[in-house]
Amino acid sequence: MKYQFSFRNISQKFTRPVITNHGVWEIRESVIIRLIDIKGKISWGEIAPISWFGSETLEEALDFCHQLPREITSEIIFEIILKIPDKLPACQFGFESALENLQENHESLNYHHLNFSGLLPAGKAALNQWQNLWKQGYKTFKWKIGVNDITEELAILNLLIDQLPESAKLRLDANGGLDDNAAKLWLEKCDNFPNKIEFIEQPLPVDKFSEMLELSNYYSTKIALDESVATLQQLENCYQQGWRSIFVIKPGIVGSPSRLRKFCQQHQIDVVFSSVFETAIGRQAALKLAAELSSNHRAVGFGINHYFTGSIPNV
Ligand SMILES: O=C(O)CCC(=O)c1ccccc1C(=O)O
Ligand SMILES: [Mg+2]
Repeated sequence: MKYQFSFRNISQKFTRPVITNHGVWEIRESVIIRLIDIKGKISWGEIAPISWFGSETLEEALDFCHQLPREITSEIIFEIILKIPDKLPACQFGFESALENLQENHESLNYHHLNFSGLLPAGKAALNQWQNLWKQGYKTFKWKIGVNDITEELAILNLLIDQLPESAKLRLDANGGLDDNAAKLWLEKCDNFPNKIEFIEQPLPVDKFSEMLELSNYYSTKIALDESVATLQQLENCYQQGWRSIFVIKPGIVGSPSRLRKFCQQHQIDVVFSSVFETAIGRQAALKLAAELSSNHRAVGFGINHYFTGSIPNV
């Protein structure tokens, strides 16, 4: 008896383009995979790479899917899936979570205890968007910085801090787009609002690890690594090199879920789980890991402002 494997490339338009330091992102493409086991049980998985973030490209993911047989014997399916190379981390996540879904008897996973962080648009649009999210129950917001001129952004931050309710928390995400001076200006500014700013995410580029370590020791505002820990290998490296502040983990591109579990169980890290703008398929698998492995109070970064237009296409 054999497992059936199929896959499809899908593409969805963001309701509002996502603007980061890397540019404007309008369409999310991913690969939906389907496994059918010997009893006819169907399971889905999603491969949602972000190559500018350090994962494989969509083409590499599709190439990997193309070279797999459409029928896989039960003897070798685990071998294939557990041996996907580390250079294909989004594939590792998609296939391993699809296989896990097949092995589970019921999907009664409860992640309703998680707090969610809402994603604000970059620039001054944030000023008239947070209210919507607040009404929906979000208490933590994330705002992209390093997109416009720093003077302008610092002025918007002042307004945002004035406007936000007392109990609201704000995260700033620079996507590695600051230089040393700008990072210091932002951190100095944030140190004035210790009860408002939860952390600054990835202030400097990935190759500036020791500089970020230094900044995290000097300023009281916390720094969260994101691009620097995009994959498990990078996560393990940064931990070995002494990072003990916050780690952002994006299950969708970090790699093998079982290896991620092992890492999080071995090391008590301060972690924030975050989306890669996946569809409901990848989101469910990622939130399952977040619910299992979040050892702290931090809101998960699965905001809603990136909802896609239309419904998920048939696969
Ligand atoms: O969904 C969310 O709320 C946050 C997700 C997010 O910001 C993100 C999503 C895709 C790629 C990069 C990033 C990022 O954190 O930089
Ligand atoms: Mg980030």
